[in-house]
Amino acid sequence: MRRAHTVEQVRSAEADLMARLPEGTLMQRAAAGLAATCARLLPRVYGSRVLVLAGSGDNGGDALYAAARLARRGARVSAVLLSPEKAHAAGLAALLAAGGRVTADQGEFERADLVLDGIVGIGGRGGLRPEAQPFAALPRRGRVVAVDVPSGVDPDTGEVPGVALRADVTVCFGTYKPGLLIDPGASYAGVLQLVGIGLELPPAPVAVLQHADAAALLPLPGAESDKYRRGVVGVAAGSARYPGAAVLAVAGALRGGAGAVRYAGTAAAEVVRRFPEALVTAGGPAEAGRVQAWVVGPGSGEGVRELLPEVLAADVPVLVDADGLAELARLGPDALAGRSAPTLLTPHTGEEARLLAGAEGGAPPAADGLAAARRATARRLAAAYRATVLLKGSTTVVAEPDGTVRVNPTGTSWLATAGSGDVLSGLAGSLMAAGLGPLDAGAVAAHLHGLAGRTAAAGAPAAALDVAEALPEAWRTVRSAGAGR
Ligand SMILES: NC(=O)C1=CN([C@@H]2O[C@H](COP(=O)(O)OP(=O)(O)OC[C@H]3O[C@@H](n4cnc5c(N)ncnc54)[C@H](O)[C@@H]3O)[C@@H](O)[C@H]2O)[C@@H](O)CC1
Ligand SMILES: [K+]
Repeated sequence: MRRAHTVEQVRSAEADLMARLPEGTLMQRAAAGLAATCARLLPRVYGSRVLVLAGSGDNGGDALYAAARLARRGARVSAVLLSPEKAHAAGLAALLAAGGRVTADQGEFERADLVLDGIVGIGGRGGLRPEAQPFAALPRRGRVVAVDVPSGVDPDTGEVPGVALRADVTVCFGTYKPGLLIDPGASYAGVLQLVGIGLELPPAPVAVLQHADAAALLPLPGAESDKYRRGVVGVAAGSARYPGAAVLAVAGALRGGAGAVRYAGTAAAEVVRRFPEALVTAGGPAEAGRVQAWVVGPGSGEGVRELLPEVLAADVPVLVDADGLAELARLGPDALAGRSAPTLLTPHTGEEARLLAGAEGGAPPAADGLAAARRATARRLAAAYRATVLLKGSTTVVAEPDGTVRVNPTGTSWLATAGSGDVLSGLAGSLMAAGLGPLDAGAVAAHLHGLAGRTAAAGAPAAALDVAEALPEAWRTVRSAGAGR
């Protein structure tokens, strides 16, 4: 699991540790780890050209000390001081003593084999200041290594409120920062490298599943399993107008680990023609038989008005998607007030905006703003509806009402295709029927769905059914990384 902590948590852990260590110890640990990563990125350190962009805080200090270590190994190091009168004095002295020099020549950026972005770290707010902005637009020959955070990215939220410097590698100290995992910030961070500096941290509010974590959560059949013990998922989706949504949700549900899929709705004939293994009824959910979790809403059309309250009245986990979310936005959070089983909402930002308006009143907020602040808005929605929220997008965010967040980076923009969300709903519902809680089900579903999207697309457009059909391969990929399972 990749775990990320907020700036406030990092500062507090740093303060505790610094009180017990000689002054400067943490910065030296950070600089040593940073220099080691830089050395690995260079074909050879001796003679290579390194440029440091040093801001006014300790982030600049880290960069200057690391550069001094590279200079001592023969690198030709120059430093651009973005606020010369406020540069980290001891770091700069170390660099100069090691043979480095100060430059104001921006052309060195283009000639450098490696650039260290020490403009601003966890103390940064807002985008790059004007003096640093030109570097974001200059051509580059070498790699850019961000120190702790790519400068201009909000470390807590991943927002990029102005111009930011795109990194090839980000070396972060002590823990990952949420902004490195959540888009748009994540797309500026490149490859992440963690350097331990000995911080003792509280439980992480934000985490990213790795393959092995997803593998440990996958519901696998045991010797005693039968289809009912593996869980039965119910799908209440599709309509005369949109029968395809039913087919796609069932396609996802069949690959989610539940032992059986029941379908209830007017697309029963289409579903059973495509998937003879599905147990179908053309009636409502009450006629479907017992299930351990429901998926409601994809392609349901106007029928959702009767359907949603009926499904929500069932005392089992319910996933609400698409037309179900539009209806829930109309009803507001009270519609979920009587539920004791978990509810998982799976909006994209447009649906999220309507749900927020349904809870908070007023006009729906602009979807662009919601996409840029994904962690905060997903948490806000989860708290308002007291439900788990899976917010779809370039990084999918799953948020619990208590603020716990999982972020999924496995997706691909090829997944932005009609019907892909229906497959995800079926998959996540199936995982809930198989016994996963809504946070785990949402995170594992997003992880598998993203991998399947990559496999299905492989550089070319993929249809939603292709994504569903690539899910078994995604399971195998994940399981092969989960030692011994
Ligand atoms: N505190 C510690 O114990 C440690 C801190 N470390 C480093 O210290 C960093 C935090 O240092 P600071 O608290 O000094 O903060 P930063 O160095 O991140 O930034 C603070 C300075 O940048 C300026 N600034 C803020 N926003 C800016 C923007 N958008 N553009 C340009 N300048 C901006 C501020 O005026 C302030 O002078 C971490 O990210 C990490 O790199 C590491 O050395 C590990 C130990
Ligand atoms: K930085």
